[in-house]
Amino acid sequence: MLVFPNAKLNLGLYITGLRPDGFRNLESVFVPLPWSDALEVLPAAKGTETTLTLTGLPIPGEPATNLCKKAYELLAADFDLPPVQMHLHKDVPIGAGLGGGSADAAFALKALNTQFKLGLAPEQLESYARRLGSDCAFFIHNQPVFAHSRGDMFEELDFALDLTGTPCLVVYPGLHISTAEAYARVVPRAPRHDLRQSLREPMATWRDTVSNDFEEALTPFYPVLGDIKQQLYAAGATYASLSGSGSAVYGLFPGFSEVPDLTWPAGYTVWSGQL
Ligand SMILES: C[C@@](CO)(OP(=O)(O)O)[C@H](O)COP(=O)(O)OP(=O)(O)OC[C@H]1O[C@@H](n2ccc(N)nc2=O)[C@H](O)[C@@H]1O
Ligand SMILES: Nc1ncnc2c1ncn2[C@@H]1O[C@H](COP(=O)(O)OP(=O)(O)O)[C@@H](O)[C@H]1O
Repeated sequence: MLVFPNAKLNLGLYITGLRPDGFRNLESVFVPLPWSDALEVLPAAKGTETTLTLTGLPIPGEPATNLCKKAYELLAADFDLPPVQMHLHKDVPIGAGLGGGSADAAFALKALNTQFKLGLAPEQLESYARRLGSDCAFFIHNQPVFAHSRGDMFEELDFALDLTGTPCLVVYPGLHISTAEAYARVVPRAPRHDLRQSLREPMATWRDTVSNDFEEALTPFYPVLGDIKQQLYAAGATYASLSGSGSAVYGLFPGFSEVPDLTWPAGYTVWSGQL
């Protein structure tokens, strides 16, 4: 079975409090981004071990600690799963605020559920995904949604947020900011705006009413984040922001027939397409 784990963008992100479990409560709207890895899951010979082979971008850590392997082990603890051969081709930058690893884990759960007819409902898959990471569960349903708590509980949007077809440019400057470091730099506070109320308004208003708390906290330490954002606005973006804990910065270009062709420094990875 071959699946294509897509990434995500955060539309607004407010870190609102510290939880007893040491995690933070947050509010954000997660939106799928069609920048994808490729994951193949094939049955392996009886009596063999489950294996994971990797191509594409190098992933820190041993294959045994990869989130795809952890997803298999999670289900194998509850179901009599045969061994499988998994192959992951990595194209989404790692630790970029795009949820790449989390998506791989969630798509591994969905692929195994289908391949071996486990009969798990989406809610059950979301429960397994929550055990693999805070933004894994989003990728089970994989539709725009309001996320809260650890970023792993969802409320359907009660308004039309139709970004389908919107030209989008994602710029990753090759700067790895660990999620833990990013969270440590943000002081939780009440959101300055009601995110869902802001997103009901025209996109042209979002520049002043939809923000990412990580961006405000990290930009003084990593000025390149602000430089990229300004370049996207100068190129005509209606809205631009850091995604998640970064360091990927995205721009939305509604009304453009295609994304402007800009030049970026060596070492940057750029994705352009339509949401
Ligand atoms: C920041 C966000 C926002 O969408 O996305 P990315 O920027 O990673 O894409 C997510 O919260 C990332 O989720 P994920 O990458 O799964 O984080 P986890 O592995 O669960 O946690 C990594 C570390 O981040 C911190 N953490 C994460 C989530 C949360 N709600 N509060 C936290 O304090 C904790 O220190 C935790 O040990
Ligand atoms: N399949 C995977 N793809 C990417 N990162 C993975 C994977 N499995 C484990 N990881 C680990 O997860 C972390 C990055 O997770 P990722 O979701 O890509 O970050 P972000 O959500 O910031 O984009 C890295 O520390 C990486 O070593």
